[in-house]
Amino acid sequence: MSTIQINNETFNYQLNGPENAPVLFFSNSLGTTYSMWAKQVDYFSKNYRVLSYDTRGHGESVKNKGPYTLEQLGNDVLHITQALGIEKFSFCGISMGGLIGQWLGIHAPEKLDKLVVCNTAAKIGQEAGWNERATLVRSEGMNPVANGSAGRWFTEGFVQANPVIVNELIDGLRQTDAEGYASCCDALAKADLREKIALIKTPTLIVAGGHDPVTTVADADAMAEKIAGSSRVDLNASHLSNIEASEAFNHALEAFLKG
Ligand SMILES: O=C(O)CC1=CCC(=O)O1
Repeated sequence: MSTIQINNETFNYQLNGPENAPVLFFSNSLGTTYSMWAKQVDYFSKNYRVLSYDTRGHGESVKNKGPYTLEQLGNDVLHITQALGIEKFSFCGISMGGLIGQWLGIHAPEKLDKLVVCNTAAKIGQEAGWNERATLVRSEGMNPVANGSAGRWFTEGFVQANPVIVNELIDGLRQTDAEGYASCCDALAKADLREKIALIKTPTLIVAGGHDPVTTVADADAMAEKIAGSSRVDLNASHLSNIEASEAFNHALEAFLKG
């Protein structure tokens, strides 16, 4: 891992793959880190310069007191790429990362080759729910949220069959900085791109999990309706589809990036 300082704030990132290959940027979901992309980094770093990072408030990146905004999280991506001398890149984000991707598609299309938004929505959940969750973790820490997360992230079958993978992610969530996590909940509470995503003209792939209870197939349908020419794939997975259905995820992403 490496770190980069941007306006006196630290961001943790990892670059893998051939230096001159096209850049593929991965953005994590709420309560995870860059490491959630391990299967994608392995697969894509043969042919792409793969960049993954810890979103503000997560992992080893800056955890300043919030609230954060979606605009701030989107600008973090632009600042990181600028600081690393990357002019253009393809962006793949999941859940909160997918909202960041939609923001980039609206506000910085000139930076994007292709856009992949996974297990996400133009508005995720409800403002009151995010405010409640932010208040909960600020007062009680991460345990109450961590206790219910396996069932939001994975199907029951995957949880039973893959205890090591699931426990590692849930342990990581327990160790997430509560203020950083809550500040991202603040950003999610206010983020609503429903009126703007029709502005996205970048070639876009929308990935949904057929069993995702958080960002549903109907959310993906609503994005697909608004983003002209977007491609669409539904995977046999719940919310963290890049982990639960990693092979199908990688094949779908590869076909889209090559096409
Ligand atoms: O609630 C969760 O943990 C799932 C989730 C919602 C937004 C995000 O990034 O993850």
